[in-house]
Amino acid sequence: MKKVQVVVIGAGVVGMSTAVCIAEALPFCTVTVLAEKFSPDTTSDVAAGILLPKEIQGVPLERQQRWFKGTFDHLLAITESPQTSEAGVFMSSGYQIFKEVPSITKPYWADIVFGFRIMTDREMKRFPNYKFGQAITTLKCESLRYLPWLEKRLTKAGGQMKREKVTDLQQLAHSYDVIVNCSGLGSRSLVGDEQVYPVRGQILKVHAPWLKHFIRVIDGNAYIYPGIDYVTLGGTQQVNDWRLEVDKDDSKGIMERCSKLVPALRTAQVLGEKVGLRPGRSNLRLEREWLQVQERQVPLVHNYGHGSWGISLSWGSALEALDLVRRSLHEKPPRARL
Ligand SMILES: Cc1cc2nc3c(=O)[nH]c(=O)nc-3n(C[C@H](O)[C@H](O)[C@H](O)COP(=O)(O)OP(=O)(O)OC[C@H]3O[C@@H](n4cnc5c(N)ncnc54)[C@H](O)[C@@H]3O)c2cc1C
Ligand SMILES: O=C([O-])CC(=O)C(=O)O
Repeated sequence: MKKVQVVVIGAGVVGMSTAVCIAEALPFCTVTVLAEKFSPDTTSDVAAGILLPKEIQGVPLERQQRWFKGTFDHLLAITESPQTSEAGVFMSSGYQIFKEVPSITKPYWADIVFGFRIMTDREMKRFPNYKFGQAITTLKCESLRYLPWLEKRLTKAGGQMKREKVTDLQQLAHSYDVIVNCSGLGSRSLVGDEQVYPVRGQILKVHAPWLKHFIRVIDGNAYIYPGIDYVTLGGTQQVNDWRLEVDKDDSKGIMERCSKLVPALRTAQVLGEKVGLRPGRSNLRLEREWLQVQERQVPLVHNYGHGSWGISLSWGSALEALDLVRRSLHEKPPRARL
């Protein structure tokens, strides 16, 4: 029987997760990932990879909980398998601290991570400029290992990858039965979505193997995430800034802010500096539309716009995209517009 041809555009964490979900769940499909860039050159490769989302306004909390829990449970299972080191996924504990007590002290994800609690007064003494804090045990997923691991998993499920910049979805629809758009910031030009914009982020990679506990300031302008090969220091969030080159003043600012939290970082050796453009959007786009291609109607599923939390929501949103693909194969398209 002829297989259903599915194309996924994008090989960041969202595209690779979506491709693997489809290839493994729907064996009657052949999945092809088309992307201009693969790991280690995507935005996802720059991410620290901590699982710690922020509430997205306008999206029902149960839906956000599903995306986060789907991701957490999937990655947790990896940490319990022999694959954990190759996949770059591990448990990570730390603090999120606030200058003022927030109006919501228990976020929607508090019961999904492990051991969520409010920090004690004794713990807060370490941070005299902060009034409130949360102690969290969550997961960290490092894309530089995780994406190549997903690529292998996709190949094992019969999928394939090709380097190609897609500019015309109509043209693509001649060769595929289903199109899944996971092009992140690329959606701005690919589907003309002006609601997607770059949020530039710069990080430092430093040698500080003695540091084991993460610290994040709630505004995201200072964070310290211990990882497998280095500690990630961040961050910046520069809206509508397309610069991909490293800004030395940003690096200086990051080091200053982080070493206020952990003074010993001041002398840590800097191993690298990286910049990524987050796919900013007021809420992420996860929906299906039908593309009219001559007399055919081709399902087009969108899964992009994850902003600062693409790793945290990757597998859960991929599962919802899979569901949209599955339903598209069973539903009749609306009447063709001839
Ligand atoms: C400094 C920094 C730190 C971060 N830290 C975290 C963190 O700790 N936790 C967390 O959850 N998130 C974090 N993020 C956010 C996370 O990196 C993003 O949300 C995530 O990478 C988005 O994934 P994506 O797959 O949608 O996009 P990308 O990784 O940008 O992938 C997009 C893909 O689409 C391809 N593409 C685009 N247009 C086209 C086209 N026309 N044709 C073909 N291919 C195309 C690209 O080549 C690429 O393969 C961080 C981001 C930054 C910048
Ligand atoms: O804010 C953080 O802790 C890390 C992150 O997601 C980002 O920089 O986008």
